Parts: sequence; C-alpha cells; structure tokens
Amino acid sequence: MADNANTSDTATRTALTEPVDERIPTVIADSVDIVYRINGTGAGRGSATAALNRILRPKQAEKASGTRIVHAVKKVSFVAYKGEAVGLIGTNGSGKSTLLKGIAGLQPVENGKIYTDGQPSLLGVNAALMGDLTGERNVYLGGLAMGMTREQIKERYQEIVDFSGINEKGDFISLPMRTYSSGMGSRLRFSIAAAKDHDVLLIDEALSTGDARFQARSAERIQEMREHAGTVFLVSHSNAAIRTTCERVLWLERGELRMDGPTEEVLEAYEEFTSGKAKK
Ligand SMILES: Nc1ncnc2c1ncn2[C@@H]1O[C@H](COP(=O)(O)OP(=O)(O)OP(=O)(O)O)[C@@H](O)[C@H]1O
Repeated sequence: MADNANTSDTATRTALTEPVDERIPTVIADSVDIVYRINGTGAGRGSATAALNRILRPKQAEKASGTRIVHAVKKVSFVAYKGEAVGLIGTNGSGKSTLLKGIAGLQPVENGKIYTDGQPSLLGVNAALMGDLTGERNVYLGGLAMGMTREQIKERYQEIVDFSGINEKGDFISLPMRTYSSGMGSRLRFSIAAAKDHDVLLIDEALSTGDARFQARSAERIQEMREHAGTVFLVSHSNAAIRTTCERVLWLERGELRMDGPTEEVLEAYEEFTSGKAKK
C-alpha cells in the first residue's frame, strides 16, 4: 500500500513539474449566460400584490407583469492568463460591458461559471466616484474603494494628479468632479485605478475620451501593469487603442463569442464585418 502511494506520489510530482503550460489562468469563463430581467409593462405594475406575487410565484408573475428578458451574454467560454491584455470588441449592444460586469462580480451569472484569481477591479466610465465631491476627495474615495490605506493614497496623491493631467490647465483638482469634461473625468478615474497594481483590471471605454497624449500614457501604464503579472481587459470601440494595448482579442456579437485570437487576426475579421454592415 505504502509503496503504491509512493509510486503515485512520484508520478504526481513528475506530472506537476512537467512544463505543460506555464501560463497561470486568472479568469476562467465556463459557458456563461447573463440575462437581464426588465420588470415590465403588464397589469398591476408597482402594486403591492404584484410585488408579493413576484416573490411567491416568480414564474407566473414574470409572465403576468410582462417581464422582458434580454439575453445579453450567451454561452461564452474563455481562459485569460497572467500578464495578458485582452481586448473586448463588438458592435453596440453585443454584451461587452455586461461580460465585464459579470467578471467583476457585479452582474449575476444565469448559467455557467466565472472563476477569478484575485480581486477584479472594474474601471468604467461610470465608476462610483461622486460628482459633488472635489477631484481631491474623489482620489481618496476611489483609493479607499480599491483597498488602499489613507497613508498609501497620501503618498501617491501627487503622482495620481500629475498622471491625470487635471491640473495642467489650472487648479481643477479642488473643483467638484461634476464640473469636469467627460475626458477629464475619465482621465482622473483611470489615474486613480492605475495607482494600484491589479490582479485583474477591467477597463470599460475609459481611455477613449482622453486625448492622444493621455491615451499614449495610459497604454504605457497598462503595459507596466501587465509586467506586474496582472491581467487587463479593455473594452473599446477604438480599434487603434485595442491594437496598441492588447495582443489578444475576444469579439462578441449578439452576446456570443464570435472569435478569440491574436489581435490582428480578429480585428481584420471584425473590420471586414463592420465595413460589410456599413455597405448594406
Ligand atoms: N441594465 C440593463 N438592463 C436591461 N438590459 C440591459 C442593461 N444593460 C444592458 N442591457 C442590454 O444588454 C445587451 C448588451 O448590452 P451591453 O451594454 O453589455 O453591450 P455593449 O457591447 O457593451 O454595448 P456598447 O458597445 O453600446 O457599449 C443590450 O441588448 C442591452 O440593451
């Protein structure tokens, strides 16, 4: 018995030390479906009885209340690895943002599973900063939300402000964020997120509103984050931003994964698809 155990032990050790695939997975999506339910227009909308029915008889109530279902992500599977920058492309409403929210754990998965190693951080154009607070307060708020301590934020504060370039044209950091242009807002959001190395960083269109100089700076910072062995996902309609940032691309169309491969290959097919669409 003991001998057998030893033999299998050695076999396991050999198997474990063989360099099968040295890449370390950080996000695994296994046949993921994500569905939105929009409580609808049917009879009794908003009444207490309708609400009670939704709890007690969800199936029938769903029909009666006219609940609409939007199947935003359909059977999507992929594995992303440490050090990868993965672009997510697809026409409007194809499910890119929804998939990012699913990976971040902000949108429940209907079927299938998403496994992540470490804490994913979603950086979106609507990241939870407060418009009525100054840029400075928001740097602290965002930093705390990412799990940094007050001291760590204080140490990196100037770096964050400088990276964002918010103060290049005057003292804007002491003004409420609602007074910023959309480009300024997204620059500050990205700068806050970039102050920390993330295991998995999910970026939703945040770079597209920045100017060319800021986009180049962000691309450089994303490169650094990858070198620190994180995984970056970038949703963008800018094929140029995808080309400079990502070496792999997932193309979603109508919620389905149409293609997963090297950036140039996927973008070529996508560009053909979109130009074909434009001609129709
Ligand atoms: N909160 C929501 N409630 C209901 N349906 C939603 C919601 N958010 C998105 N959807 C629907 O899910 C589908 C996918 O939307 P999603 O925002 O993920 O697409 P996208 O690829 O990011 O689009 P875009 O490129 O326009 O930003 C769309 O049909 C959209 O109408």
